[in-house]
Amino acid sequence: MGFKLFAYLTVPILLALVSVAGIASVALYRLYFHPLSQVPGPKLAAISRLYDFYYDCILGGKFVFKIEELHKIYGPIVRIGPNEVHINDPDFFDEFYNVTSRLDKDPWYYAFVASQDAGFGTANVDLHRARRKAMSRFFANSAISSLESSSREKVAKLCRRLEGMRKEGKPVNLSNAFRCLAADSVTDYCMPRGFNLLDSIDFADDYNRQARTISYIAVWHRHIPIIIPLFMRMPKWFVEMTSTEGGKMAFDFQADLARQAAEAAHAEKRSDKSVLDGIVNSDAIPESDKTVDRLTQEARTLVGAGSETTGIALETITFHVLANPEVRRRLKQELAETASKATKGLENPLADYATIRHLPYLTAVINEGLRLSNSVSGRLARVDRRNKDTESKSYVLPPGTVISMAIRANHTAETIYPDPLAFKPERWLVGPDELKRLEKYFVPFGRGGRSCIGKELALMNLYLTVANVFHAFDADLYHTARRDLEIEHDFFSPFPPLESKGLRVMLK
Ligand code: HEM
Repeated sequence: MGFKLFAYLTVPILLALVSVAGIASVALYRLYFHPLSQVPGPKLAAISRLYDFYYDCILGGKFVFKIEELHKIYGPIVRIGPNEVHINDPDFFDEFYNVTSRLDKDPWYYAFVASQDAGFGTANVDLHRARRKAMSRFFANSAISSLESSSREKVAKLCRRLEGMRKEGKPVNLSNAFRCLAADSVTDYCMPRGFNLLDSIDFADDYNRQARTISYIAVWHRHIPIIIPLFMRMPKWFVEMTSTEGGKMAFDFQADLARQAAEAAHAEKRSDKSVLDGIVNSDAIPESDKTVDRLTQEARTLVGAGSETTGIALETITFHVLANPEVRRRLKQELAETASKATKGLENPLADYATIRHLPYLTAVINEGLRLSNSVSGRLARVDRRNKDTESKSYVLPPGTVISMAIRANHTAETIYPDPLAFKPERWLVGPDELKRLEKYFVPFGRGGRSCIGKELALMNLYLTVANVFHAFDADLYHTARRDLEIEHDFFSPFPPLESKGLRVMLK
């Protein structure tokens, strides 16, 4: 009996001892024998991803701030994970994310989008190149120019709705309105049928708020990669029973993306109007890359990448212009002077992108807004898998090391942009040499082979919206402080404090 009990007890004890010994040896290896063991940083981060998990999942998108703190303690290079370093060095950004660099995206970090076969989520550099090529003609300058009238119509529609609300004397939530505009623009172009959110009564308030929950879930998915598939497979009746209106809308839109992807993949008569159709028609990728599942992933990431980002940039620009009377005055003056000049016989020169994209003050305002909004707040995690060390200046790192940097670090560097948190369009109104220096570090759309494919579309929407809204309306901030728009949580996109209601204004 005594012997049996002893034998019975030793199995779990032995297992526990073996596990503890295993974990201890991995920890010791990572701390003292790993090729990154000489890189400074917290010991816990070197041992385990649980460090990242604690800050991003438990505390809710706080790792970016912890990383900033770590740089203050350890210097420009910090080991933030067993196989990952984070670098804060604006000169290195330009060098590292260079177009000629052959970098993979880190598949672990980008798992949050649960779309590893979409252009955005594809890790491998060569596979990505082909997938990006399959849609790049839709985002080239020439293609975006042909989209101008459609963008103009959306901005005009937004202005008509704002005019109605101005007459009613009701506060307007511009955070929601701008996100609707951005989502309509992206979905109209990328898919056979758009979402048409600008027509929703309250500018899809509840739906827009879902972005926060979905993005937070996505961060958890990075650590526990079954979470998003489980959510996607929730039966509709369960969603109906448990979700808010916005949750149901988000669920329906996801189903609609899949339906439209299937239509594009199986269409008998091929159209070439939407990006999805264009991918199906492309010779850059094999037929095996034109499945419904891959097209759905492409649609999901395009909508995700294009809506929140543009919305954040527009709300940031608008807030700062309204909060700075002198900036508002100068911007309105430039717009009024432009509107009064008949350009190419156009009724409204402010609706002509070729005219407004060169306006100096408007451009300075948009640059400054993009610098401060940092619509992509997450780290840009890359791996150089070539069989040679990533070597540059003081950074000599073994192949396979994940190297990350943050756009925000460039944009808030005191040495480049003095008084970095202040909104000062004037800093962009400088001579060509100084402008070139500022632009070197200005990377709102990233840089290199993985930079934003939608940059030209985004810029056109920013110019047309800011010019037309500020020309047509004046406004006062309505119970909105800077804190209501500033990053408090990083879920790859920045999110303000939970209690924020976004940018609200009274139109005049
Ligand atoms: C102000 C608006 C926008 C900003 C600031 C922005 C910023 C960025 C940044 C920084 C990246 C690189 C992300 C990374 O390395 O992980 C990126 C990638 C991307 N963006 Fe944008 N974006 C904007 C609008 C758009 C729009 C309108 C679209 C689509 C219609 C779009 C589609 C994409 C896609 C597909 C990628 C992945 C590109 C690739 O890996 O080949 N973005 N964006």
